[in-house]
Amino acid sequence: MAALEIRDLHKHYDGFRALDGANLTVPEGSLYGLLGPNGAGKTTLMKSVAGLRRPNSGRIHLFGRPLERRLLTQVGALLESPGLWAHLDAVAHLRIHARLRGVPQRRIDEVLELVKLTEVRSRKVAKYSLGMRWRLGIAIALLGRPRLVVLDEPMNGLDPVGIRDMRATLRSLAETGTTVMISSHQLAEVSQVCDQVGVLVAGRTAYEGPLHGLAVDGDLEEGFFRLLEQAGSDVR
Ligand SMILES: Nc1ncnc2c1ncn2[C@@H]1O[C@H](COP(=O)(O)OP(=O)(O)OP(=O)(O)O)[C@@H](O)[C@H]1O
Repeated sequence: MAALEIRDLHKHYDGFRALDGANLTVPEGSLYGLLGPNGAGKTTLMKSVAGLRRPNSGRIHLFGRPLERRLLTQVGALLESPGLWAHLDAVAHLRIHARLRGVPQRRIDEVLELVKLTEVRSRKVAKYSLGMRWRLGIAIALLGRPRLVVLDEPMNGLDPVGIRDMRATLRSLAETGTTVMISSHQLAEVSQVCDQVGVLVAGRTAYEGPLHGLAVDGDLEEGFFRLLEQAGSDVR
């Protein structure tokens, strides 16, 4: 069964077609990369999956069922920089969110371990790197044991160590059976962690399938750029 199935999704902003018939199938248990240039509609698509945007038309199915409010507890999302308090540590953040959402406090240790923040759990967020802040945001999103996690540009602005740690976090999430979808405009960011990719250009799906299927003559980057050029000129 697919974790997420999107069919012919349209979202217009004042007549501008941010999503213009997007189609995606995210296999359950996959680490899925949503690629596309700036403005391709990646954030709009992820917000639609998280229930934060209402598409004009099309279908979103989550684990085989039409997406509705009741199912949103199965989606954990981090779509912009996490809202954190600088003077609080990670545990305090997680306690607050766990209480608000009726999640048992013992889950806090599990999510800290998943995002590799156990050692710094009592350090104030003011002293966290950007990558650690993002990982705390992911830990908060994981509290309710979502089956699908959607992360918008989780590597954005991270230094090489931050990128390495984020990759490790994404892999350990996938190892627990959670389906993970990340977006990026950089092929390099997804090519090291994602097994499946979808490429959006101007709100439409230009490619979907295994990462290696993007390659032209064995060259992934060349294939990706050719696809963007081809899909971009089709749109114009
Ligand atoms: N609330 C909004 N009102 C009007 N236009 C919007 C709104 N949100 C997004 N758009 C437009 O829709 C298009 C798609 O935006 P979106 O943020 O979904 O793309 P993206 O692929 O995530 O881009 P980026 O990589 O730059 O974040 C863009 O042209 C953007 O300007």
